[in-house]
Amino acid sequence: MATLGDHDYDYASVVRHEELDYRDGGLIAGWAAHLAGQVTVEVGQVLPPHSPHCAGCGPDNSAGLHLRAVRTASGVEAVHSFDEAQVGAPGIAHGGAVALAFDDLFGFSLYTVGALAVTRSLTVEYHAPFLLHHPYTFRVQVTNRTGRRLLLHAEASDATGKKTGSADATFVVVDPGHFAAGAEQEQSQGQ
Ligand SMILES: CCCCCCCC(=O)SCCNC(=O)CCNC(=O)[C@H](O)C(C)(C)COP(=O)(O)OP(=O)(O)OC[C@H]1O[C@@H](n2cnc3c(N)ncnc32)[C@H](O)[C@@H]1OP(=O)(O)O
Repeated sequence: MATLGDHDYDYASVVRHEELDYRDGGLIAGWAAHLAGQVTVEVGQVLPPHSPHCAGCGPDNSAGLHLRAVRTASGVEAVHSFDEAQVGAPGIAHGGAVALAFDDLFGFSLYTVGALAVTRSLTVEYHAPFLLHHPYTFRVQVTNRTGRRLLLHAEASDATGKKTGSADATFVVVDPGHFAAGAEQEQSQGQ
């Protein structure tokens, strides 16, 4: 058991990819079912990665961030330390890597919506440098839904609670067919 922000959580409770039902239609069908609430995700539970090789959260991507997002009552949270693989200026995380973290965690907050959606726009404010090897807490929530359009907001803070970044995004709800071309390409390449 560990503490993340205001929440205790247990990594053993993570929903594993193999527990999702991908038999009928593969990964995206599994994701859609999961986001639609057919698999219960409790507050405090670590959420499954978007895909095994996702650049933000995939455990099998050696160049990825390996984010671990936890479901909270209002959205999701993650604590993350950037390392040399994401360096920009010496000792400081690259802004693009910080944007990746925000975007990926926005994707996790879809659990509170129960629908598949993708990023249409993303704005990041860098309030202070994200130092390598320092833990930052990211908190993300969906603030509004109008039709297919979702507005999302996130904040990141350092261990003292000082705000180091914030982000706003518009996501647009899509059906599973949105991912078909990418999935077909991956299959044809034998991945
Ligand atoms: C499974 C989840 C994984 C999450 C991983 C982390 C997040 C990601 O990395 S996602 C990958 C990056 N994003 C993408 O690849 C998306 C690429 N873009 C697209 O495919 C399309 O532009 C897409 C699907 C977003 C929208 O296209 P389309 O379906 O034609 O929508 P469109 O009709 O233009 O607009 C839909 C709605 O959004 C609104 N909208 C579109 N753009 C904006 C915008 N910039 N701001 C506000 N609203 C907007 C429209 O007004 C419309 O609203 P309404 O339904 O109320 O009329």
